[in-house]
Amino acid sequence: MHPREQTIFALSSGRPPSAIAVVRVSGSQANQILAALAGKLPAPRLAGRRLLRDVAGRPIDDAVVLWFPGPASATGEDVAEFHVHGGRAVLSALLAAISAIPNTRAAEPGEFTRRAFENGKLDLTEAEGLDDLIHADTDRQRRQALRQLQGLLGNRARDWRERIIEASALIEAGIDFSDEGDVPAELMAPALKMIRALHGEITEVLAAQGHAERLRDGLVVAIAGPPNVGKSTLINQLARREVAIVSPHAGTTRDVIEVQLDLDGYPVTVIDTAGIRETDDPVEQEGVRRARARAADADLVLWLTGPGVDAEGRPVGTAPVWVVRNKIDLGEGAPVAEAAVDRTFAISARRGDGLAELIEALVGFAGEFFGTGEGALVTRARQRELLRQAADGLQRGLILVKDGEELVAEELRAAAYALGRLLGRVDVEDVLGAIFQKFCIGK
Ligand SMILES: Nc1nc2c(c(=O)[nH]1)N(C=O)[C@@H](CNc1ccc(C(=O)N[C@@H](CCC(=O)O)C(=O)O)cc1)CN2
Ligand SMILES: Nc1nc2c(ncn2[C@@H]2O[C@H](COP(=O)(O)OP(=O)(O)OP(=O)(O)O)[C@@H](O)[C@H]2O)c(=O)[nH]1
Ligand SMILES: [Mg+2]
Repeated sequence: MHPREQTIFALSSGRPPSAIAVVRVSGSQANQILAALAGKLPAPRLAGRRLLRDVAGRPIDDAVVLWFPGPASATGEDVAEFHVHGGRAVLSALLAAISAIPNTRAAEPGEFTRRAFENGKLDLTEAEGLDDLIHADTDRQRRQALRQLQGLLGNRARDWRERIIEASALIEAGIDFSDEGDVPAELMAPALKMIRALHGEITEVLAAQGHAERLRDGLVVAIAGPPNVGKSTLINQLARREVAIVSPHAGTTRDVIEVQLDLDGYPVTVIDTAGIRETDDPVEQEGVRRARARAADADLVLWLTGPGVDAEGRPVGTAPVWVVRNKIDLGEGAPVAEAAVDRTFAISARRGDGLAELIEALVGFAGEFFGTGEGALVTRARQRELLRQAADGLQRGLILVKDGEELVAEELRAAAYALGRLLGRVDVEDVLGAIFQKFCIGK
């Protein structure tokens, strides 16, 4: 039997041991597997409690099972689910019993989703939303992913694609019916009106996205500055745990230390770096090199200073730099040179003074960086590039009107093709394979 026709199974819940584990089975053998292990099938989509037994009749576990006959299932195929106790031995006995049935095999990463996609349950943007939802760590990531899973981008793209095809049909009809190849104005005018409207709608969606794509990875904030000013103390405060070593010796931190924070639903990676100074120690030199490199790549730099330390030496790059004067509990530090500094703060990382204001400002920065989010439909470079191709095709179509309707029709075909790829309708096997492989096993 071809691998595509085999029945697939996987542990769809987290790593064992867990209280309950869910094993999903999808394919033509699902019915037989469920009957072999659980006996009588429960009514479709209703939970049933069964003692599961292996082929030799030995008990495996006291379980809850579900039966979703296709095509009204998550994958569109027959689906069976085993909700068992999530111990390693239970799972290995269950998976062994399932794989003993012919024409079954362990699912590859993303293969359930792939089958749902092949069976028209999801388009490619919805599948991408599903993958993002599984990986969402913060509330805003979750909301963005859910919008995509629900088809907000996919539905728009389907509508655009249909309207492009309608506009092409008008033009092609005109080309076919006219002797000279001159499309009559009563066909051409409405077609051009549609193209202009479509171009406007697609460019509007592209413009509204801001950094929404970055919501998947998060914003990177680098804490940098001279040695001993309290950078590691600050990251520990932000993380609310001792992620970095703090000591009164200058040159304590050498490696880059990262923590993932959830700031009001925004994903933010904060990095602590080695104090930047001239040094003869080769290990510290490497730390300083890494500190400079990471600060240069960050979306925002918090440049820490302390009493008697001025804000000189801070990076001048593309990212905004906030000067954070630390250790205010020891008295006023050197006045900050205001020029070329985006914002300044005064804190005591040790005592906590000023941290609430700093965090509030970070949330505000994240909000501006990602945009309000609720309007953004595009979450990946793949989607953005294909929408851009569609918009460019429409625009070229409008420009080429004077050079002949054939050329316009050609550009419309390219635009519709780009949207088809966005939805996953026209892609070749390896493109789809590359996308689904990155998904989780059991999804
Ligand atoms: N136990 C369990 N929980 C789960 C899932 C699952 O597969 N199993 N899901 C897995 O993704 C998610 C829920 N998504 C689902 C999506 C579609 C269908 C489904 O049966 N769809 C049919 C019937 C639709 C209906 O009646 O509403 C269909 O689309 O035809 C089920 C779950 C999250 N929770
Ligand atoms: N009084 C006071 N001391 C602080 C404050 N923040 C940090 N310190 C102290 O300053 C010293 C250096 O702190 P660290 O957090 O290790 O400084 P760092 O900038 O990470 O230093 P390097 O890793 O060496 O670059 C430690 O003794 C901290 O306890 C503060 O707000 N007030
Ligand atoms: Mg440090």
